[in-house]
Formats: sequence, structure tokens, C-alpha cells
Amino acid sequence: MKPIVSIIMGSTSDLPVMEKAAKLLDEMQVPFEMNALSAHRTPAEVEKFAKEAAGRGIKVIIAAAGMAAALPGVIAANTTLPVIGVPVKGSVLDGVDALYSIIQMPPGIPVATVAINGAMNAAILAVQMLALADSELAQKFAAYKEGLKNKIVKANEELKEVKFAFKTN
Ligand SMILES: Nc1c(C(=O)O)ncn1[C@@H]1O[C@H](COP(=O)(O)O)[C@@H](O)[C@H]1O
Repeated sequence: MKPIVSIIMGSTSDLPVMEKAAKLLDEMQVPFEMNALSAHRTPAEVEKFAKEAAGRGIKVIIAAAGMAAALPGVIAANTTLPVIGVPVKGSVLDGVDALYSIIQMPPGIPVATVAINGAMNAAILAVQMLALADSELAQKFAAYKEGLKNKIVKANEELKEVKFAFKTN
């Protein structure tokens, strides 16, 4: 199947973080692609990628970078597709540098920024955007959310049992 989400990262060193986004998209059966491109190191390729993405059928771009993270913003500047930015923790500034670089976009060129290393939430946001026009995906996502709820309800029941055991000992 042709990819409809594109995960792009500034370096393959960001992959351990971005694997969480890939896993979630895989779980939701959303076709995606992954590329490492850098606005600093491969600016021409980034511009080409961003300009051609919509024409290739990509609907949402997830762009991740650490340090002086220009990549998500440069992609947003070169496409009309929604761009979700993931600041990656990696430098001596622990990802705050990337967070500020990505989140503080000038008016007109937004990047929907998630938490530092928030790759999974980036994928969830992408799924939510796609689900607006895909009722099957919307149902899958609703089931996923229900699963999250059930997990905490079960954990709460287990907690009560622990408390009970604590009291009787
Ligand atoms: N922030 C950017 C950009 C960019 O914004 O274009 N290109 C690479 N990087 C980031 O540099 C960090 C170190 O990269 P290396 O590990 O390759 O030296 C990575 O977190 C990457 O996202």
C-alpha cells in the first residue's frame, strides 16, 4: 500500500525515538514511510521531499529532530500538508533546544509540536487527522482508546487488591 504518513527524521540517530511512532502506525494499519533527511545537511533534498510529498499521496508528515531542529519548520514552509513536530532529546540541553526550535514557528507556518521524544503521540495525532475522513480508522482508534481506559481500570482494581493485602498483613 502507498504510504499516507511520512516520518522524517534529521538523522538515523533519532530512530530509537521514532520507532514508537512507526509501531503505533503499524498497529493502526496506517501505511507509512520513514526517511532521514536534514535541513542543515541535505537542504535541497528536504525541499524536494516537502514539495513532492502531497503529490505522492502523503496526507500527514511527522518530522523529528534534535538540537537546533530546523527540519520540521523547513518542511512546513515547503508544503501545505499538516506537519507534526517531534523534538528529540539528545544534546546537552536535553531536547529543550529542539522543543523551542520546533514549537516557536512564526504565524502562518505552524508545526503541531508534541512533547520531547513524544513520537507515539505524534503518530496518534496523525491517526486522528486521518480518521476524520476514514470511518474504519476512526473505529480502530476508538477501540485503541477504549483499550487504554480498560488498562487503567484493571490496574486500579489490582491496586485495590494490593491495598487490601497490605491492610490484612
Ligand atoms: N536538527 C537536525 C537537523 C535539521 O534540523 O535539519 N538535521 C539533523 N539534526 C539533528 O542533529 C542531531 C544529531 O545528529 P547526528 O547524530 O547525525 O550527529 C539529531 O538529533 C538530528 O535530528
